[in-house]
Amino acid sequence: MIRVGQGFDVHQLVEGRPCIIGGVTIPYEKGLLGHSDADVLLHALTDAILGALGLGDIGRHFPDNDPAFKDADSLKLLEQVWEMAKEKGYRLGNADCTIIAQKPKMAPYIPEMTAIIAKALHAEPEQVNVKATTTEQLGFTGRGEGVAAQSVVCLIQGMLSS
Ligand SMILES: Nc1ccn([C@@H]2O[C@H](COP(=O)(O)O)[C@@H](O)[C@H]2O)c(=O)n1
Ligand SMILES: C[C@@]1(CO)OP(=O)(O)OP(=O)(O)OC[C@H]1O
Repeated sequence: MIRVGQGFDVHQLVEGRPCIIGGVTIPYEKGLLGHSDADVLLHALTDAILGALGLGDIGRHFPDNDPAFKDADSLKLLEQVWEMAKEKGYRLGNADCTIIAQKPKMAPYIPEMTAIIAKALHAEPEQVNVKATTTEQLGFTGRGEGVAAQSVVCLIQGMLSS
């Protein structure tokens, strides 16, 4: 069986917070605001996996009013969700992710993000694609007020016949 899921998330960019995206701490004058570490890319990916599994969304599993998730490491949350996928017998087909941000420049950090995500999903880096786009200075991302991310995953259960 093949299942697909998609996820989307947004976090505000503010001063005095670290800028953690895809598990990488990016040097930047602002960071992402959230109850957790606000890793917008990992949240979108986690939601995509939960969507593929038919298990709702990240807030259902890790509520944003639960002190247990204050400053939570989103990579750990992703790993927990991946355990759910594994328990149901799924492996990753592929994941495709887009970061939507005017700044900072993501390109230098994308190989590390890809490696971190592939490791968390027990997959090869070739199965994970991370890309970035600006919105040409339009909208809240274009004004640098926030960062958005979206993700699509394909999960495979059992053997595929050729
Ligand atoms: N925050 C970002 C945004 C974009 N990139 C890279 O720049 C390329 C051009 O972006 P456009 O929005 O003008 O199409 C894009 O393809 C990314 O490779 C980036 O690194 N960080
Ligand atoms: C993981 C959580 C936990 O508080 O992180 P937040 O930083 O609140 O981020 P958001 O994407 O708004 O919702 C997901 C939450 O469940």
